[in-house]
Amino acid sequence: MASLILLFMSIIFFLIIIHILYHRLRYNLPPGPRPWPIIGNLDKLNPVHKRQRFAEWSNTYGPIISVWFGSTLNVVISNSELAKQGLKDNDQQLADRYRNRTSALIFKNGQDLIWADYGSHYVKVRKVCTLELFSPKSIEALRPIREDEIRAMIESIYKDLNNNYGGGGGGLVLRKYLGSVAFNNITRLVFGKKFVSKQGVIDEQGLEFKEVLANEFMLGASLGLVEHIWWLNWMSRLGNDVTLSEILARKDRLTRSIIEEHKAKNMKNINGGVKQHFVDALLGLQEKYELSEETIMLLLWNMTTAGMDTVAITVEWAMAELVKNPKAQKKAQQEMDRVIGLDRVMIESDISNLSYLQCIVKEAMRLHPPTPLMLPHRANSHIKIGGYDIPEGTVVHFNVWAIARDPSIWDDPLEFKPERFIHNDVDTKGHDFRMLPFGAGRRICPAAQLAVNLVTLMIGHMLHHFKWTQPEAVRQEEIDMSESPGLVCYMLTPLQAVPKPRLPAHLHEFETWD
Ligand code: HEM
Repeated sequence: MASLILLFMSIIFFLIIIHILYHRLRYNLPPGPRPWPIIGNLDKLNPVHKRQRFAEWSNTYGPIISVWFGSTLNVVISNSELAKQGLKDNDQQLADRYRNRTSALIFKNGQDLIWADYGSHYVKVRKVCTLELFSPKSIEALRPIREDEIRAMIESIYKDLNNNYGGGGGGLVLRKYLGSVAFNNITRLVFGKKFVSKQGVIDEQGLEFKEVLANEFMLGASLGLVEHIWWLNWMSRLGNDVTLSEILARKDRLTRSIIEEHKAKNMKNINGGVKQHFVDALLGLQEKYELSEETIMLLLWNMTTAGMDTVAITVEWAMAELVKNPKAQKKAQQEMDRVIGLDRVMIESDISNLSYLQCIVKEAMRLHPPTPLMLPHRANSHIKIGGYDIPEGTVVHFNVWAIARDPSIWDDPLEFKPERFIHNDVDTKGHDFRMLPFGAGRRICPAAQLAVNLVTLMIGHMLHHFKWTQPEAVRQEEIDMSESPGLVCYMLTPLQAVPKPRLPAHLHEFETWD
């Protein structure tokens, strides 16, 4: 038996060496660190921050590198010129997605939007997003939800402030408030439901919702090395398949029950009252676009997962930079006082008159893109980038974190300087390859405009209502700006800050919109 296992291992080992050599000799692949048989370069990637490791390797091997995840070739692009070649010149050829085993199971092999390969299904659901869910008209129709949730956040900060920081002592943990806005905003936007009462109490369906979300993230994060080595895949199935199918069944039940509630409500309310929540919008468009129920459910969860963390992350980083840079904070507040005054609160239409605030949002997204490697693309045919071969099936990552810190295109790239955008109107929505927080090309984030509105409104409200400083016991330079590892990049240590009200008390109270 032992000799059989040994023989089997040797054959596998031999096949992998042949596979890697075949690729190396047949193609002119980008340079990169020397891979080990079987694991490739995975030993150097787990558990460190991929984006930083990729950036270090790029410093050694150049702006386009090969990295082997087991026997899968991954190419990482870390400069703006090559990003343009990938996302503009070869946009369609790189528009497939890499799905690992777990995402393939969760998203039924790409019957959703985020993990779908480029093809007729993708084109159809993308059209639904562009023309229906995220059209300027829909974004405007959903504006009251954004304004309402942000005002609720301000009220809750104000209450906790009067209550000794909610018992927290040194300052407020901003993530708690930003997370609530992100959660309530997304559940109202996507599912047309607010699971949390004005008193902050979450209902039973909301608890189930949170648990389903947390379980899915945990499962996705718990799978490491073995996911990338096809002949070890069976190991990742041990126990996980049962857990996964239980989680998926719970998610299915929950989503169906919410959809049924909406169907019943819409039946009673044929001529009006239906708002443009995604669930109602998608049910209304089901026939027109021939959407299966499965796809509708997957789209709803796509929007939930893509929109929840990214917004809260961006605002937390921006606020940390503003606490560290009181001059920039003051300049934004002076602009707001000039444009809005001190006797009303900010509304979304003020944004176009707040150019310095817009610079702050851009600078925060430059230094801290919430998805530093975007999402993995996959080549659906053989192409060339920077003179190197990218064979069909290669997984391609764009290190937008590194591109936006490239000293050859940005002055003082590690400094938070919103002023850099005053006379240099850099587009953040996929037209300028020096900065790609939302990606570019066919797979660009379809919600970019909605996200920018929400993030700008959140930061604007926080700055207009309060002056923010670090807790007394902490010096500015001690604020921990370390990054979390993972697909999305949180502050490793949640920001704590002290708010001092700037506006009259009655402007902190609000009436809810529903
Ligand atoms: C600051 C906030 C956000 C940032 C920085 C962001 C960034 C991104 C990035 C980098 C991608 C991948 C692009 C690529 O792979 O080429 C993406 C995709 C996506 N985002 Fe966003 N996003 C944000 C907010 C949102 C929100 C609020 C939603 C929905 C409500 C959303 C929905 C999506 C979807 C559905 C995709 C997949 C698009 C596709 O594969 O075609 N995002 N986003």
